[in-house]
This record gives sequence, C-alpha cells and structure tokens, in this order.
Amino acid sequence: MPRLFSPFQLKSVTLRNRIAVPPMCQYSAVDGVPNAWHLAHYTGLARGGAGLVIVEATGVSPEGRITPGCLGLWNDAQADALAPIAAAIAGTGAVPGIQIGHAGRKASANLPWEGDDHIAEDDARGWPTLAPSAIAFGGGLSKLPREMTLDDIKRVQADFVAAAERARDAGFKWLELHFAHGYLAQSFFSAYSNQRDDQYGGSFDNRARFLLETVAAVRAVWPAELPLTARMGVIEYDGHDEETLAESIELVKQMREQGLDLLNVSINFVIPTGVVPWGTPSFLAPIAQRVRNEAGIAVAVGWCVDGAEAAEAIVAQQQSDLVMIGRAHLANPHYPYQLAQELGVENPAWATLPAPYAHWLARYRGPGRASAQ
Ligand SMILES: Cc1cc2c(cc1C)N(C[C@H](O)[C@H](O)[C@H](O)COP(=O)(O)O)c1[nH]c(=O)[nH]c(=O)c1N2
Ligand SMILES: NC(=O)C1=CN(Cc2ccccc2)CCC1
Repeated sequence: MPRLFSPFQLKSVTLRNRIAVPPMCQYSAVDGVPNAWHLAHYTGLARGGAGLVIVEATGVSPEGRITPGCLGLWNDAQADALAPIAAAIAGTGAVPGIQIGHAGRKASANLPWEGDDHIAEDDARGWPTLAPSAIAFGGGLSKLPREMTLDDIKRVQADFVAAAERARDAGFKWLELHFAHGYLAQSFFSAYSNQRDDQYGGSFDNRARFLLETVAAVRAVWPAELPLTARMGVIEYDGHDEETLAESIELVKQMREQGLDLLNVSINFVIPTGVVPWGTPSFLAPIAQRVRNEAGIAVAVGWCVDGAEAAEAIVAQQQSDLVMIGRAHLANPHYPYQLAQELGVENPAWATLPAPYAHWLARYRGPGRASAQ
C-alpha cells in the first residue's frame, strides 16, 4: 500500500490518508459569511477522497480579512453558516479543518482577478490596516499600515481565541493558525516588517512573542484531543535562508512546547523580492524534513508537489507526514482518485470516492480492468 494512502493519527483524529487539501481563499463571501458556493466547493473537494480538507484563511476580525470576499469567524452568523460545511466535509470521511488568521498589512486588498493589490485609499470597500510597524509590504500592496498598540495586540489575540472557540463549536476537528505568507503573525516574527522597540520587537524572544502567546491562548480553549496546528513560513528565499530556517526551527520547538501538534511548513512572503524556486518540484519538501527532524514535530508540506510519484516520495522518504495539494484539486476535485489509480492502490474508486461514484467506477471497466461483477 503506498505510504500516501496510509492513515495518519494526530491526537484523537485519524486521517484516512496523507493527502490534504490546503486552505485556498475563494473570495466569495459577503460580510465573511459562507454561502452556497462554499458548501458546494468544500463538499466537492471532500468527496474527492483527501484525508483532510482545510477551509480557507478565515479572518478573526473584519480588518483581519485579506479581501472583502474572505470568510470571517468573528460572529455567530458566520459560525452558524460554517457548521454545515464542517459537517458536510466530515460526512464524506474527510476531517474538517479550518485556518484562522489576520492579514495584517496585506489586508484590505482587491480580489486577485480584480487587481491583486490594495483597495484604493478613497474606496469605501477598504479599511485601515494594522501591523507590528508602520512599514508597507510594497509592490501592489503598498498601503501604509498603522503600528499596533499593545491594546491592539491584546485585542487581536483575543480575536484569535474567540474564533478558535467558534471553530470548535462549529464542529471543526483540525485548527490551523495562519502564521505564514507575510500576514500579521508572520510579520511579527520577521525583522523586515517588525521594527518595534517594545517587548514585541527586536530580539528573537520579542519577535516570537506574539506567535507564542497566541498559540498558548488558543491551546487553552481548543480541545486537548484535537490537533492544534499552524502554517508558518520558515524561509524567505532572500539569500539568508539558513539563518531564517534556524530561527524558525527554534520558534517551532517553542510552539511545540506550548502545545502545537503539527506545523504546516510554508514560505514567508514577507518581502516582495524573495526568489522562490517555482520551477523545482516539491522544492519545500527538504525544508519540511529539516523542521520535522530538528524541531521533533509532525509536519505537512505543499507547494508544487507535482504528481503521484512526487507525493508518494515525500511521505515514503519521511520528509513530511502530510502532503498539501492545492491547485490540482481546483482542477480536479477527485484528484486523490487519480493519485490512487496512478499509485496502483487496490480498488482506487472505493479507496477514495463515495459509494454512488465508486460502485460504478469499479464496475463495467474495459477489458483487462476490474471485471463487471
Ligand atoms: C486560489 C488560492 C488561494 C489560496 C492559496 C493558493 C491559491 C492558488 N494558498 C496557498 C495554497 O494553500 C497552496 O500552498 C499553494 O497553492 C501551493 O500549493 P499547490 O502548488 O497549489 O499544490 C493559501 N494558503 C493559505 O495558507 N491560506 C489560504 O487561504 C490560501 N489561499
Ligand atoms: N491566504 C493566503 O495565504 C494566500 C496565499 N496565496 C498563495 C500565494 C501567496 C503568495 C505568493 C504566491 C502565492 C495566495 C492567495 C492567498
């Protein structure tokens, strides 16, 4: 049996395989409330057979969203609308996860297909942005954020806790803190974006403080038997990768001690000038292996994992416990079925798809295939 299709247990949760659908913004919500699009989208993905489906970056507050089309989890209406989505994912046999985050200085942006940049200052759809320091990201995201006060920091951390409680009550079984991709938490840890001179900036401990405090505060309300995870960039591709990775691994060790159960290894994206090796398949897998081995924590990894052999190799070579496969699932929500076929899994349809699909895909095959029973 290919390792990609072996189960994975973390705390009391068992994934049916190592394939995860990573969070992917749909930019389709109004006032942060999910709708028919999200129910169909997530149910369809979960029916494809992945072990874990993580709902997209969901704002812990209105200003924590990336765009006006992003989901939120700051009120009960949003939580009530997310509950059927968590149930629908679970109903397929996948584990329902959700990512909660705050977009920081990258917030108040247009939908990617409407500009992929900050909403204009005079456009009422936008809002003032917050960050560790009053330093803009740059490029199309050059809006100047306001430096957060200590009260802002405490309020945002309380928003993370409240969103985690709502996610718990909505039926999600896997929580992912969005500490990656240049958003608020990542921008606290990076000296590029965090030049504070108080206890939240400067030294390693000070830059790590926001993240560690947030993990500890969320851990206190997230059920001990359910996985508490984070997605965090550990590399900027700015020429200082070894230094960034060493600091990041130290932070991951400390988050593990605070109760983090798994790290979804990703890219920092704190500056617009990083040179990401897009052309190298599975480029992040060796980095994930470093984190897994040196921080002694379970990991997930994605980014350009291209095909069945690549996904299988990452798990079989113990570079990562889970493989995050995003865009391929947008192209084919039943992608795990294709992976099962390519890896020679026995009864690939029944190994991945629900009975109404599997029964007919497993029968009435052509000659040399599964015979008609
Ligand atoms: C449309 C869309 C939307 C999002 C993403 C990507 C894309 C394409 N990605 C990154 C995503 O989870 C994944 O890491 C990347 O797509 C790379 O993996 P693939 O190469 O697509 O398998 C992303 N990542 C994340 O942590 N939270 C999110 O909400 C999103 N949103
Ligand atoms: N919410 C997220 O984490 C998002 C991540 N993305 C992937 C990505 C980030 C940066 C550069 C390229 C791709 C784009 C959409 C939103």
